[in-house]
Amino acid sequence: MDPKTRRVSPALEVEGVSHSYGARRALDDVSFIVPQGSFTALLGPNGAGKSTLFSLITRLFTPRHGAVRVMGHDVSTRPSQALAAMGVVFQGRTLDLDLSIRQNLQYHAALHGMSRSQARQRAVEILAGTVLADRMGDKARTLSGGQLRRVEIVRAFMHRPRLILLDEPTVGLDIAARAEIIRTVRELVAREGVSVLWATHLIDEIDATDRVVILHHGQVLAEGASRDIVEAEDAGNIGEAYTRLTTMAPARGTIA
Ligand SMILES: Nc1ncnc2c1ncn2[C@@H]1O[C@H](COP(=O)(O)OP(=O)(O)OP(=O)(O)O)[C@@H](O)[C@H]1O
Repeated sequence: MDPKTRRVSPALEVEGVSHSYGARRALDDVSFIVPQGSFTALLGPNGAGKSTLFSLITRLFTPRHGAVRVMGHDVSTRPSQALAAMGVVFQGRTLDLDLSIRQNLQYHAALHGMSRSQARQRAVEILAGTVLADRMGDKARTLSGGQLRRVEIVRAFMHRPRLILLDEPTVGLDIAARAEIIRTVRELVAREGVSVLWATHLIDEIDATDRVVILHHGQVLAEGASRDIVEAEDAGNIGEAYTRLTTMAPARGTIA
């Protein structure tokens, strides 16, 4: 094939994915893409299926129906390549509180085959100019909730992934810490040119320039540029568009 006409793989491609817990259908034929270089918000209320989707993308669960591809690598048939290309920030805290920030970052880097000096260099590069740069030797348990989250985000970037997944990264943080997290991620994304899937139920975390996938009761109701969804729904903003799209569905969750 002529390389010029070869299709550029999306950073993430979810195709016809369904998942059930016993009789409970959590995801129903879900398809969407995260184009390379995009910041895509996965917007849905509690119980929409966001965490289930993350478990399938990261291979905690095996997709039985449908396919998930990361940078063109199928997570079922080419898991090493797919996993190497992604960085993940899960909803729950995953740092070892008894290790220093540096040790937490080095441990993760080692799992991805990076040497200690590579890890040290990379950590300095990512943390340059931030308050955390001076706290590399501090135990994780001495950090605030917002700072712990920022270390987890930095850790997800350590091995230079092309796709970053964040599952409701601002849950439990105050307004100032939330703003700081969003700023940190957007800055890193702009600097490193990575693609992002940001799961949230908070409308105010979405910019007009973001792409949005609206997930409701395990189904994708809309996908596209935020402003295109707003326009298609003849709405004033993405919150209004969300309400219009979900009005017909029985309410099982809430959106802020
Ligand atoms: N381990 C499980 N066993 C049974 N049902 C589950 C399990 N995990 C999730 N579910 C159900 O699957 C559906 C989707 O849940 P999921 O956690 O993926 O949604 P979510 O959008 O991430 O919500 P939240 O923001 O609350 O985490 C919900 O109805 C939930 O009750």
